Amino acid sequence: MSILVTGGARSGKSRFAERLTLSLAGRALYVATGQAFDEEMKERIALHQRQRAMGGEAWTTVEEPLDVPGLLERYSGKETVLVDCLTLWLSNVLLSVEDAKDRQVLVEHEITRLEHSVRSFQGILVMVTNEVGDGIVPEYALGRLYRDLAGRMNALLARHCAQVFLVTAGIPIELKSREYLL
Ligand SMILES: Nc1nc2c(ncn2[C@@H]2O[C@H](COP(=O)(O)OP(=O)(O)OP(=O)(O)O)[C@@H](O)[C@H]2O)c(=O)[nH]1
Repeated sequence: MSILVTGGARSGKSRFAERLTLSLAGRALYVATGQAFDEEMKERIALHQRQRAMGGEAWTTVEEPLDVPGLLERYSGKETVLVDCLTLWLSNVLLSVEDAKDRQVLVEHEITRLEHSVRSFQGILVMVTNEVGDGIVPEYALGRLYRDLAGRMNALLARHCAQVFLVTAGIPIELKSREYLL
């Protein structure tokens, strides 16, 4: 069963997704897509690591900025997985393509790979993503491409998820309930 947790920056979506995951399984694999490029991000990551450590032995952390589809295939049927977060994964993939003319096609191919790995995942999979398109229209073409790809990725994944939450001001709102599938 896959669950998608979306929301804006600092909405509390990571904390909610962590609590939700541990309410469904005692132990889980935390897949971090974030990369510590600067001091601010290093501090944020350290804070997340300290918070997870407070949960005792519940979490095993794996850092995977790019090959999230491959990782999901490897852990399918073996572990409960929380991926935090898919929009950072998407920007890592987008920025890893140097040639601008190939960018959209290659990133769309990766989103399709992700979609397949989510659909075939066996077990509990919780994914965190961001509501990127809620802000102002980005000034640059790359920003607009990112916004559009993120919106499409979220909609595609939400279709395959049994449950979808929007977290806003720390409050989770169930957008798609499990009964929806019945
Ligand atoms: N590399 C790495 N990244 C981590 C680790 N733990 C958390 N992160 C990253 O930290 C990011 C989430 O942190 P924040 O930027 O504080 O979250 P936010 O999305 O702004 O805020 P919330 O909505 O409140 O969760 C995610 O992209 C994770 O990948 C870790 O152990 N290693």
